[in-house]
Amino acid sequence: MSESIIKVSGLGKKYIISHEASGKYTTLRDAIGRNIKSWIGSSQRNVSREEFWALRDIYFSINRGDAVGIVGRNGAGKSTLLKVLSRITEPSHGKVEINGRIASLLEVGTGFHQELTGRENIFLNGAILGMSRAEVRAKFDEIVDFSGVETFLDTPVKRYSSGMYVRLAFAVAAHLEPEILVVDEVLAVGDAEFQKKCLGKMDDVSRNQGRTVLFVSHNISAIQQLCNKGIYLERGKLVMQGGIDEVVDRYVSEGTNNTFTKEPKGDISVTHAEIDKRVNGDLMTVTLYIRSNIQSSMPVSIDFRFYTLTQVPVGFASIGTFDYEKQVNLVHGDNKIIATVDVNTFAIGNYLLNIDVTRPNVEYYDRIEDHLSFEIVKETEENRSLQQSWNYGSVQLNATIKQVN
Ligand SMILES: Nc1ncnc2c1ncn2[C@@H]1O[C@H](COP(=O)(O)OP(=O)(O)OP(=O)(O)O)[C@@H](O)[C@H]1O
Repeated sequence: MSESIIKVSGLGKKYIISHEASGKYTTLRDAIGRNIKSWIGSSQRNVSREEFWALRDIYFSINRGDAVGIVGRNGAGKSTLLKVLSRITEPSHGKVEINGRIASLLEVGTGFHQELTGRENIFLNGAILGMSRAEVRAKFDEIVDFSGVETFLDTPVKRYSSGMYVRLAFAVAAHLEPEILVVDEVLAVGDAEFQKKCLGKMDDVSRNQGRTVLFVSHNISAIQQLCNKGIYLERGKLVMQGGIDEVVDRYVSEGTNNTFTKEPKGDISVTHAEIDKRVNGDLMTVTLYIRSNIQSSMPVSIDFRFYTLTQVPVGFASIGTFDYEKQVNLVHGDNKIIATVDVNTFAIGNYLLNIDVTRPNVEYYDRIEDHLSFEIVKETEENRSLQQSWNYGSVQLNATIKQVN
């Protein structure tokens, strides 16, 4: 039976935000006309304070050995949750029970002491995790190897570049055998190769060593690759906890719609896009408003990239990329374009559509990414009861049969 290693009940985290009230710049001369006393009072207390709940009424539990991805939009409370779990900040309400040693990698190198060298910080962190010097020594070479900062081991970490810092911090957190490893978005600091290495190590920690990993990232495919469970936060509330695929599906579909509008930016930009919400046939209509600030007319290609809700690429269609004759000639000012895409080969289900406006091999003008979604239904009288009840994959294949008895 799986055993709960983290249990959170009724958790709330409140911040007090200070606003500077208007009237801050009231001059003395203005004030003399009024009551001097109240002016002195207001100049001292012109800052109003407001309570803000970054997390509210959160309940969940995590089992030993789970790798949990925490998703949510900017400001949803993901980092705050990890800080509370790592005891960097106190909850304002509720209870957090943790039955294991926790190592956190939040905001680059939490737990590192600036004045100490890399070597000293490795031992310090080991001690914080309750390890003996001999235990840390046994892990030391592995940590140094992984981090690649060997030549700087005896330099205070305050002199490290941010890349070196995060390499060592990750190596320490992942190798010092915590029972729970908490990692917040820090991988964004390292280069692609290091990111891959970190993901591999986190996978090893959770899958092979059976330890628990909590991971916050905006990189959904990294989350899916690494995690088996998910937690979805929105504006400080828990929307859903469950298997990672279900959680990511819900998160992605709630952030998308069949229309998208944005401010024009750059030479050529899509200001509005609209696609069919449900496609019950072969053809989907895509309407685009494209603003061109280029004086002369400009031929562009429009590419449609289709993905599952979990960001697996499914298909590609293009106007103009493979055949320049078919490019769209944009005029200076606003252009309205209506395209039709044959989506007959898609299986029923929900999909994402990303749209690129480009001059192939020359320039990317604009891109609509992770905003548009639609549903393929293929509904008929007979099959209505089948809709949504199966997982049909992403591609509809045709089969023929010949009975030969
Ligand atoms: N020390 C603080 N004082 C006041 N408000 C804070 C503090 N820390 C965070 N907040 C607020 O709490 C909310 C949640 O922030 P948090 O950083 O946890 O979100 P997040 O989901 O990690 O966002 P992102 O994806 O942008 O990193 C935000 O509105 C943020 O402005």
